[in-house]
Amino acid sequence: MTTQQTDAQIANALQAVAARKDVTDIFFVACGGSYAHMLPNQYIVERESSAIIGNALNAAEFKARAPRRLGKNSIVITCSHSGTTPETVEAAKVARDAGALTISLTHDLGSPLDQASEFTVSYVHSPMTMSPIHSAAVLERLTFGILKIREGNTKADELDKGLAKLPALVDNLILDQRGKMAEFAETHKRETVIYTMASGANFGVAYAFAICILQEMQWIHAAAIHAGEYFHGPFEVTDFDVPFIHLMGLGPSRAMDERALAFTEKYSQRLTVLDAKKLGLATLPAAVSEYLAPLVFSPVLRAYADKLAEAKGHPLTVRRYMWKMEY
Ligand SMILES: N[C@@H]1[C@@H](O)[C@H](O)[C@@H](COP(=O)(O)O)O[C@@H]1O
Repeated sequence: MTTQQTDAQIANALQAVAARKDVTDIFFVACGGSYAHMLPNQYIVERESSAIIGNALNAAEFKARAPRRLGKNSIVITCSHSGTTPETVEAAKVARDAGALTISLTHDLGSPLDQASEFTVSYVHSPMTMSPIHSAAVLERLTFGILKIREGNTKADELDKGLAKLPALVDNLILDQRGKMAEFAETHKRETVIYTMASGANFGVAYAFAICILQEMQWIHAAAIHAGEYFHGPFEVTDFDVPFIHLMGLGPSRAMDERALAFTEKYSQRLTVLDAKKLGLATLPAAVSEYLAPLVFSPVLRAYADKLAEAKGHPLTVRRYMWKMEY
């Protein structure tokens, strides 16, 4: 996939957004890791838009829930890396039948999801890097593109400036953190449970790491805890030997991240902290830096996962049930 192709596909989809009479809702619909990428976009719409409602939903939930607001004033953005996840393909069909504008992201042009959607954007897949044509970045470009067209939001240009800086920033961070990653891998390779914690734009990354990396790819018990929710139940499991991975964001929800970290620092000796403020994200355009944080955390954490898999002798590609059994 070339930058020109992805850029042209985004421009085509946005032209169709401009041609719609009204846009009142954006539904972000997918499963698993692709769904996790949607969550920062719901957050962006809620932070930035006064008139459009953004809602990120698992694809089966989207179909089951049959949102009353779904219709010709809706944009439904789906994402499926394979383009074959049945729930996501079905969701695109449901959305299109309802008259919504359907835009899909997939790595596989020609896949069932591509065929089910009016507009498709393809992207590069390289989980330990980041660029403007990675899926998570494409989603934010679409989101800010829609907000620009429909509401005159001006942050799309800031986003592009920030995205241009991410490839080098992420590459350097992964190099810089090599020692920390090796230490994390050694000290966590026999863990039976690891919790992730985040809030705001970063909750999706914490969720993806828990369900896709720890549970799916490493068979380690895990849960993503929202930092604001931590004190409303989850903190009771905290102990000196319970590991947490904290993602410290840049937005207004950072105060929640700090409150949770202050507590775990007292009672757990097994903390891994990735702090956007200390990872050079303050050099990104201030108007969008909080939204770019997940795009940095995601590849950096993937590099942590890579080292963990190596130390455990459990490749990230091994599955027991997924793609092997009926489900
Ligand atoms: N770990 C994988 C994810 O990476 C993937 O996103 C999801 C859905 O697959 P797809 O994106 O192909 O629809 O399945 C699993 O959760």
